[in-house]
Amino acid sequence: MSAASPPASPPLSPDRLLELIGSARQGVGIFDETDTLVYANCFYRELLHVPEDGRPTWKDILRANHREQSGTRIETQDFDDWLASAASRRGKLPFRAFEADLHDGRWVHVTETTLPNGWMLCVLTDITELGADERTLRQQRDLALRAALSDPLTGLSNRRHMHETLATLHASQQLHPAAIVLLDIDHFKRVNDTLGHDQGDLLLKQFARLLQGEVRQKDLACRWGGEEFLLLLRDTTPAAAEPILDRIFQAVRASAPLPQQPQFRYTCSAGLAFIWPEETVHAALKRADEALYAAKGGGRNRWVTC
Ligand SMILES: Nc1nc2c(ncn2[C@@H]2O[C@H](COP(=O)(O)OP(=O)(O)OP(=O)(O)O)[C@@H](O)[C@H]2O)c(=O)[nH]1
Repeated sequence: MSAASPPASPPLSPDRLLELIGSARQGVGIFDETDTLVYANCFYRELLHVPEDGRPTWKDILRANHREQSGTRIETQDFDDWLASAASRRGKLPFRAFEADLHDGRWVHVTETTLPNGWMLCVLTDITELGADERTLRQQRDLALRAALSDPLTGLSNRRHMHETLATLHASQQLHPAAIVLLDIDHFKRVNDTLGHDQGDLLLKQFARLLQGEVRQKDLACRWGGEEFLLLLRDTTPAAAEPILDRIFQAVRASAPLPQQPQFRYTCSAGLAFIWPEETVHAALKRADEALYAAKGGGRNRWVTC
């Protein structure tokens, strides 16, 4: 008599999966493409002090943590600058990992897995007991990595971060369709010359903040150099890019970025190029540069597509 084969286990149901993740002693959070928390298990909510039925955005969570001195410890003189800088690095690559410390003394390892559609899985592992001796070293490494990818004045991503992101997305064939926009503040030199370098720096910071606020989570805004900024708008067709640029240009014209000079207004110019599947990123950047040049030559305060 042959032995009966063991009964096949039932397929994994979504309920069972949720039950397992819900019980995990790792924090699991899922964010949608607007960076709103759509699922968090108990441990995630405990670590980051997220109310049980709340659906905050990632920014809401960090704002509350900073305000209430709970959850993630954030050491900064200017929280809004810190948040804008952190947002400029979040969700840009398919995967990243870093460490964070919490107000209650715990230390967590954080991984972020991001799909091309912008949804993100965050997993927090409590590593308080692990390798405490090397913690400072690892924290310094994370800070150095962050600094290497950020522009020190504006906190926005820097040129290197943009190059790395473009190369990673290109290599994994996740770049198309995408638009790149090279923006340049008009007559910026006059601001330095007439109002002083400090006010020039402040204008750069305000422009960076405005750009960061106008792009989506999956896009990338960087300071390309001097008074030039580059946007990578992902999943963006020519028809979709125009309203985005309209919005940015209107926001720039409407803004009063220098509190000491309440009457001061400014404009910018931009070159827009779409990255075609058959061309190199370098070629698309060159077209954006040519388009910007044409926008300046055409009288500024406009954008040109090339
Ligand atoms: N305050 C400040 N100025 C900077 C910084 N980086 C570059 N600049 C200045 O930006 C100015 C750019 O001037 P130009 O390239 O002549 O351009 P522009 O005056 O904006 O004129 P158009 O681009 O032709 O409209 C130069 O004077 C640079 O010194 C910075 O970090 N801070």
